[in-house]
Amino acid sequence: MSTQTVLRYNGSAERHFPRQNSLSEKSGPQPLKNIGNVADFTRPQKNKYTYEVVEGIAKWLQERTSIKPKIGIICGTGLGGLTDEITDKEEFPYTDIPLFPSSTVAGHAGKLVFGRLEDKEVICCSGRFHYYEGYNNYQVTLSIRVMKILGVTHLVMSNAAGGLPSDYNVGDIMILKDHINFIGMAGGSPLRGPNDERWGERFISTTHIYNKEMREQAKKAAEECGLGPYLKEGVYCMVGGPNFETVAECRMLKLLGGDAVGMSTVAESLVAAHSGITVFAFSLITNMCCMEYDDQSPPNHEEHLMIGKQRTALIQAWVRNLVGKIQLNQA
Ligand SMILES: O=P(O)(O)O[C@@H]1C[C@H](O)[C@@H](CO)O1
Ligand code: HPA
Repeated sequence: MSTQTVLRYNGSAERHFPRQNSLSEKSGPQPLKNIGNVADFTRPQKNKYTYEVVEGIAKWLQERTSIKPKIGIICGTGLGGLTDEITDKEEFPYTDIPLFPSSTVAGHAGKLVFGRLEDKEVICCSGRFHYYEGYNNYQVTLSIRVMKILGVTHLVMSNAAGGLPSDYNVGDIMILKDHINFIGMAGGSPLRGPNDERWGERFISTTHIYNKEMREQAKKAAEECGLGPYLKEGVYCMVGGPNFETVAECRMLKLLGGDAVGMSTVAESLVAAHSGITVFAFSLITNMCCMEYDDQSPPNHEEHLMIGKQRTALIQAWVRNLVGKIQLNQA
């Protein structure tokens, strides 16, 4: 399009849609009415979940439960059935907990469950918060910091993910050995912003973020539960979502060394590791990523929920067995 054409078009648009209330028609900056607190727009985003606020939330929970959890569990899409294994349950819907976000995704029940698993005191998030829901990283990782104040030392997390290598199958379980944090590498780390040393150090190493001892225990537990044939270990790629990936994106993720792709977990892992919590995470492979343009089975959320249901019993038995193996003084 030539410059001349553009100018002609602008002229005609102006004729058809005359500007109303144009700021340029009056001199000086124009006030905007009814926009709320100006500071909300003009200052860097603050983490409103300060240490003291998180302490307040934890205290609210402590006043209502006798359970003193050392193990935290976070259930991914369709994996909320894990709470069925918990005994002596005390449940708190997220909507009842002061200052807690609420779950907006199908397959995420939206409650905190305290109780016992294999005779150990646990806290389980049945439903997590995702960046794509519109939550910021402070909201996504709030439950981890609440767990820390409550005394959690070990974290077990699950998620639904798409498989990248050709030797993965739908229904496989992939233990996270490592991750690629696409949001974090682009500046969206949950540890960005002023660092409160009460949580942890400014700069942390992530070389051993997924605890080796727990991974080995999980492999042993998988053999004992009959999950061995479905077990893989690999690299989880965290993307923002909520759209699934294009063919070119899937090919890129595979080329970069990814084994599975999903929209969660990594921010929680980082915040947990930052505060010294031992982290274990696994993905249920709910679909294979589309690596070819003529692929006729693109991923969809309903299918992920269904695969979750099919694997529920096996995964529940496995996680229970793993929790039983955790030595609570192990680092
Ligand atoms: O919470 P997870 O990571 O299991 O959720 C994944 C990503 C999307 O929320 C959803 C896609 O089906 O599953
Ligand atoms: O293919 C996927 N991509 C991203 N997130 C997912 N969660 C389940 N499957 C997928």
